[in-house]
Amino acid sequence: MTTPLLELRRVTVVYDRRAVLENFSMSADRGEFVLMHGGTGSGKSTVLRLFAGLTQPAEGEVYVAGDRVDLFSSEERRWLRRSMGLMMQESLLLSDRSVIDNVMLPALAAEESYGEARRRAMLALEKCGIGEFAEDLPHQLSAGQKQLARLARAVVNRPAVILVDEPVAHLDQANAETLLALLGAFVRAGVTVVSASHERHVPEGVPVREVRLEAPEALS
Ligand SMILES: Nc1ncnc2c1ncn2[C@@H]1O[C@H](COP(=O)(O)OP(=O)(O)OP(=O)(O)O)[C@@H](O)[C@H]1O
Repeated sequence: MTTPLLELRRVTVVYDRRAVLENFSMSADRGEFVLMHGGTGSGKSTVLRLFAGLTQPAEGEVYVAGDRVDLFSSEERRWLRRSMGLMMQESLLLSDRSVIDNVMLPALAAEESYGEARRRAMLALEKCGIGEFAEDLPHQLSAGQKQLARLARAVVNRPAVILVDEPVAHLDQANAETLLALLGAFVRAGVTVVSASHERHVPEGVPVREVRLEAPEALS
């Protein structure tokens, strides 16, 4: 049996003395689209944050590529995050920098040279279909284009894992389909995408693993 790329084993997360996830297990393989769905407060973002090393479990184990990342030091967790493509709810585009400058940031953080970071950022923007907006400021983009720019920024370091929180929220159907098709193309190229979503938005024609989360009883 091969080791899953991502795995939670009997994880419990507690915020303010309240368990959000309790004894929760899941796993994801390479080249799989994982849909985490469930209502508000059910812990979808918390699962993404566990894999990114942004939240620590009170109990249980978190594995990425076989490594026990919940035991990582804060420096190791920073490197873990740099190796992943993150589209978290709080990770907005910086409003005072051009789109390409935003997309370059993770490449610069990964210690690429300025020239290489810019080249990769342009490739990522082109792959996401918005190369022509590279020099614009984020406010000049539509909601759909901003979301594509966030995806370009998430994939600039060619990650094996992309973690996305509500990727198509607030997008019209055409933009949602474009974004899902791009996520599907990354999955077909062998990337594992974990998507947290209120609704069942999945790309066509790729292996999908569905994980349904229930809000803790006190909230339901
Ligand atoms: N840093 C935190 N401190 C305290 N409580 C938190 C924190 N982060 C999340 N929570 C609580 O944990 C629960 C699960 O949050 P989480 O964001 O994982 O849910 P979600 O399923 O992603 O919700 P939504 O769909 O609304 O984004 C919520 O009740 C939330 O208020």
